[in-house]
Amino acid sequence: MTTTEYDLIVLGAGAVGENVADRAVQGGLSVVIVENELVGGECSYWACMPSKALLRSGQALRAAQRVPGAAEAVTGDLNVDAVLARRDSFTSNWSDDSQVKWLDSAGIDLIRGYGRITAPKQVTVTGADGSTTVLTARHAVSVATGSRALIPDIDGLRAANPWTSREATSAKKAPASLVILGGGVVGAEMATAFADFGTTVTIVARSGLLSGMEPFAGELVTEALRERGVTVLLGTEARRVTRSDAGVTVETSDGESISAEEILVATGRSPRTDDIGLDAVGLRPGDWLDTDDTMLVRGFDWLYAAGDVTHRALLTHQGKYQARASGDVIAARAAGRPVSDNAWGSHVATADHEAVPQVTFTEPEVASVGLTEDAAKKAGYDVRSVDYQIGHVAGASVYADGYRGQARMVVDERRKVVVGVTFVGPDVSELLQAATIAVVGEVPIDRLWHAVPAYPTVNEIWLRLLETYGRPGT
Ligand SMILES: Cc1cc2nc3c(=O)[nH]c(=O)nc-3n(C[C@H](O)[C@H](O)[C@H](O)COP(=O)(O)OP(=O)(O)OC[C@H]3O[C@@H](n4cnc5c(N)ncnc54)[C@H](O)[C@@H]3O)c2cc1C
Ligand SMILES: NC(=O)c1ccc[n+]([C@@H]2O[C@H](COP(=O)([O-])OP(=O)(O)OC[C@H]3O[C@@H](n4cnc5c(N)ncnc54)[C@H](O)[C@@H]3O)[C@@H](O)[C@H]2O)c1
Repeated sequence: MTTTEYDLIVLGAGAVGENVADRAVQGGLSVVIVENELVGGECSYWACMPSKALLRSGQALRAAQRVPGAAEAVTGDLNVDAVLARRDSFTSNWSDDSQVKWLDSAGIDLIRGYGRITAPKQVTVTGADGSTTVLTARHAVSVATGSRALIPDIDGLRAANPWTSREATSAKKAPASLVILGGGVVGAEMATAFADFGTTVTIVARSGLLSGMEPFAGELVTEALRERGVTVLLGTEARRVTRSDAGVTVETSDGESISAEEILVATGRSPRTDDIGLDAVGLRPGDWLDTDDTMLVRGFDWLYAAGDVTHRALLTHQGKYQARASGDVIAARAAGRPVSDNAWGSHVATADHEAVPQVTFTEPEVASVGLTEDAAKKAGYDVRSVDYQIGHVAGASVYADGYRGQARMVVDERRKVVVGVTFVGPDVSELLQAATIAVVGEVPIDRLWHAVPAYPTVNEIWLRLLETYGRPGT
C-alpha cells in the first residue's frame, strides 16, 4: 500500500474530470486523477463522438440529395463499412494513449484503478492487480464518475443481454433489425443512424419522441423517421422480452410482438455512485450528487462533484462548463483568493438552470437552448411564443429544396428578453450559438432587431421570428 498527498483528487477522468483537474492545475494546485477504464470517458469512446461519427455520413448524403445537381452526382447508398471505420478512428480504436499524453502535458498525475472515498478527503484506489493506493487531499475531492445506461425492470430484459448506448455506438456491424426501447435522445439518434445503415428499426416509446423538448420537435422527427421506414410506436410500453437463437422478441402493452436481431435499451441514465464510498461520508450510495452552483456537494466544504453525476444537465459541454467553474473555485478557495459566486460569476455554473443548449443529431436536427414554452410557464414566466416555418426563409430555400423545419422563440413578456429558442430542420445545429448568446446575454428584443442576419442565410429565421413577434415601440 502506498499513500500519497495532493491538493485535489479527481475521481473519474471523463471529459469533465479532465477539465476540473486542468483548471485546478492552472490555478496552482497539485492534482491526481483516478480512472478505472479509459481516460476521456463515455463521450470519447461510447457516446458523443462515436455516435456523431455514425450519424454524420448519412447527414452529408442527405444534404447532397436535397440539392439538384449534387443529387445526380451521388447515386449510391452509404458505405457502412467506411462509416464504421471512420467511427473507429474517432475513438482511436478505443485506446486512450493520446489522452494520457495530454494529462501528462497538462501536469495532472494519473492513477489507474477503481477509486472509493474511504474517509473525509481520502480516496483508496484498487488497481487491476489488487494493489491499493491511499490518496489524501489537502483541499478537496471532486467526483466526476458520470452515469451509465439505466436498464428498467422489464420482465426478461436483462436476461436478453440487451445493447446499451455502449454496444450501439461501438457496433462492429449493422444488425438486420433493431428494436429500441425509449424515445429520448439516444433512442432517436440511434434510430436515425441504424436506419441509414439499412437496419429495420422499431422504436417503442412510452410517450412521444424527445418528450422534454418543444412538442413540434418530436413530431417532426417522428414524421421523418416514419418516412424513412422506421416503425415508431408511441404511447407503448415493453412488457416482456425474450431472446432465442433467432434474436429477441418484445411483447408490448398493445399486445403486439416485435422480433429483431438486437434490442437497444435507451431509457435514461443512472449515476455511477453506487460503489464509490459515499456511505463513508454520510451520503447514500446510488444517489445523484446534489451541488450548489460552485459544484460543492451540499453539506460539505471539501467534496465537489461535476458532470453527469450531478444530474444538472447530462451533456458534455455543460459538464465541462461546470468543471471550469469548479476547478477554478477549488483553486481560489485553497489559495484564499476571492470567490465570485454571484449569479453569472466566474466560479458558478449559472447557465445550468435556464440556459442549457442542446443539439439532437437526428434528421431533422433539433437545436434548442433555454426554456420551452411549457417549462417557462411552469417556472412562472409570463411568456409569449412565436413560431415560423424555417423553409419560408430565402436562405433555407437556397440551402435545400423542400427544406422543412420550424422555429420557436419564447419571450419573457415582463423583461422583453428571449428565454428559449428551438430550431428543428436540416443542419440547424450551427444556428444555435446565436440563440444561446441572446438567452445568456438577456439581449432585449428591441436590440435584437439591430442584429441583422446576412442574406440569404438560414439565420434570417431570426428576422422572421422578430417580425412575427412585432417590433416593440412601433
Ligand atoms: C449515446 C450517447 C450520446 C451522447 N451524445 C452527446 C452529445 O452529442 N453531446 C453532448 O454534449 N453529450 C452527449 N452525451 C452525454 C455525454 O456523453 C455525457 O454528458 C458525458 O460523457 C458526461 O461526462 P462525465 O465526465 O460526467 O462522465 P463520463 O464520461 O461517464 O466519465 C466518468 C469517468 O469516470 C470513471 N469512473 C467511474 N467511476 C469510477 C471509479 N470509482 N474509479 C475510477 N474511475 C471511475 C469512468 O470510467 C469514466 O471514465 C451522450 C450520451 C450518450 C449515452
Ligand atoms: N446529442 C446529445 O446531446 C445527446 C445524445 C445522446 C444522449 N444525450 C444525453 O444522454 C442522456 C441519456 O439519453 P437517453 O436517451 O438515454 O435518456 P432520455 O432521458 O433522453 O430519454 C429516455 C426516454 O426513455 C423513456 N423511458 C424511461 N423508462 C422507460 C421504460 N421503462 N420504458 C420505456 N421508455 C422508458 C423516457 O420516458 C424517455 O423518453 C440524456 O440526458 C441526454 O442529454 C445527449
